[in-house]
Amino acid sequence: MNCDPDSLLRAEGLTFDRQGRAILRGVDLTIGPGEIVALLGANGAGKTTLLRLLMGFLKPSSGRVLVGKTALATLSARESAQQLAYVAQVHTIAFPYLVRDVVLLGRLPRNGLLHAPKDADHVMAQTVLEQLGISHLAERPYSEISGGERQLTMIARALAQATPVLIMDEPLSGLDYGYQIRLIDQLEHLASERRSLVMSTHHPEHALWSATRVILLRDGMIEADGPPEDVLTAQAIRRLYDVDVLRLEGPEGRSTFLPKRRQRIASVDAAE
Ligand SMILES: Nc1ncnc2c1ncn2[C@@H]1O[C@H](COP(=O)(O)OP(=O)(O)OP(=O)(O)O)[C@@H](O)[C@H]1O
Repeated sequence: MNCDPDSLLRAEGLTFDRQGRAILRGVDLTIGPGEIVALLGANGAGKTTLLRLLMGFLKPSSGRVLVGKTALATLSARESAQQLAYVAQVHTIAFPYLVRDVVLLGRLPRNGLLHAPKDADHVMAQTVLEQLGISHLAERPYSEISGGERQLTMIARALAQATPVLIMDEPLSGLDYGYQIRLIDQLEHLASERRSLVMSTHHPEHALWSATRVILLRDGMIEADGPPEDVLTAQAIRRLYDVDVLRLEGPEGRSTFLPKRRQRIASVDAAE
């Protein structure tokens, strides 16, 4: 088997079946250091399933995941949590921990359950809270903050884990515009430190703004995998989401999408 020595995370022939239905089919991918990989696909395409397989939360029906050269399935929960951090799409914590304590939970895989956080852990928690612009929430109960603030808290917890690979399921959803852009800045900073980021998103613009690579998932299979400017064409968006868009090229080599105008509704036109 050829193994890319520079790969942090690798999926080989991942298949996942549920109730006799193929949800993922033969997914191969390799994530290298410093990559920001955006995963796009329609509702139900299999994005969350793929991310959960990459985390080892689900067991593939066939195929495997490698972390470096080690099969993920052979790592203990603590070992894998030292390599991979995850931000889920939905957040439920039963107890009213303070936000700072939730973030400190990210240090557990390094310290173990029986050890109180050290000074360095408190410094790390404070640093990530500041990086994400939520240090003002530190002493608030997690159960009493907003949905977007919870999302940022869970991202802070994952950052505090300081893993080489960060996997996030729609991390930008629910964040206001400012937090979205600041988070993208942070992700670019992490990638510049050769950490790898994989995130699903429903916004092709997020991928165009931040990703170094885009993977399109369709019916459980990878349809395209490559640089955003090559993969995210108007045709690809049409195929994926059944909508017509224009891709506008902006300054600094950046582009964005604009929906094409649809036929106006006849009754509206008639009323004018
Ligand atoms: N526990 C489950 N049992 C059976 N089928 C499931 C289960 N979880 C997900 N599925 C199915 O697997 C398919 C992929 O779901 P998944 O959540 O991975 O999609 P997704 O691309 O993340 O969707 P979304 O964008 O809506 O979050 C869907 O058809 C879904 O109905």
